[in-house]
Amino acid sequence: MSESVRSVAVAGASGRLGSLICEVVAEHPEFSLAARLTSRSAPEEGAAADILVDVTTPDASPAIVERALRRGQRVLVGTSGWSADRLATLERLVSDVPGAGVILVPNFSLGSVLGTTLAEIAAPYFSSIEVIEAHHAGKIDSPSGTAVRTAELMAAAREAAGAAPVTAPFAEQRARGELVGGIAVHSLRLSGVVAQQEVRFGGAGEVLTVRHDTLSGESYVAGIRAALEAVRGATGLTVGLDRILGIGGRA
Ligand SMILES: NC(=O)C1=CN([C@@H]2O[C@H](COP(=O)(O)OP(=O)(O)OC[C@H]3O[C@@H](n4cnc5c(N)ncnc54)[C@H](OP(=O)(O)O)[C@@H]3O)[C@@H](O)[C@H]2O)C=CC1
Ligand SMILES: O=C(O)C1=N[C@H](C(=O)O)C[C@H](O)C1
Repeated sequence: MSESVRSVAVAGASGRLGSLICEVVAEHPEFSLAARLTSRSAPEEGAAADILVDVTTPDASPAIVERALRRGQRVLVGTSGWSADRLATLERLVSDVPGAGVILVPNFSLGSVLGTTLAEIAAPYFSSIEVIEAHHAGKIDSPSGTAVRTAELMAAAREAAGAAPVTAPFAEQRARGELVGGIAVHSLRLSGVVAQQEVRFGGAGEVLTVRHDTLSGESYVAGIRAALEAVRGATGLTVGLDRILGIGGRA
């Protein structure tokens, strides 16, 4: 085996996304699949791999990521649930561990990442914004990680532009969604759906909709490859496929 081939352990390998990542790793000439980890794996399994990929659950992910970083592995995270608060904790951990490198990708699909970037651009210009996301019935978390990231980026874009927050709190009205960064997010879980997101912007006499549909796991493959290639030399914390691909001038 060539010296430049990096070994990869995948946590969540028995899952929908994890099994796809195992296929991508196995087919990539510069990576080898060292371990397929599940909820039954012992903590030390996969410790010898150069890279740990975490695609498990929002509850399990933080401890898996911390353990891998502390033992010197590069880490690629695709698991949802990494809100701004959790990212702040991860950032502190990364700065505590010399040479640590972690890339967190809320969505590996190019179209989804472009949709989020377009929503971020539009956010300061409309007085009302709501997010509607739909996923397959097997998804255990809500709102989706992509919706949380999109809402947080839109809220930050509004703040940076000096635009007022979009929505007054409506804690008593549960049908109005969950507020993320002051923006209402509505989650649907439906058999037959893979993943969809719509961001609806309301302004004076007009509505703009930014919509993305994931039709199959094929949409994640190019992003997974790009993230694996980037994580080999990663240092610090990088969030988003947009940073890896330089979308919107961000790298
Ligand atoms: N970034 C992206 O583009 C995408 C992200 N996702 C996210 O990836 C995550 C996984 O999604 P999906 O593959 O659909 O989920 P699945 O339920 O299909 O798979 C979950 C995997 O995690 C493992 N697991 C569960 N609990 C633990 C634990 N405590 N320790 C270690 N492993 C554990 C399961 O193992 P076992 O079989 O033993 O239960 C299984 O392998 C979710 O957070 C989802 O939102 C999904 C698709 C795209
Ligand atoms: O669970 C899923 O399927 C997905 N999860 C991610 C999320 O929570 O945003 C990414 C994608 O939407 C698919």
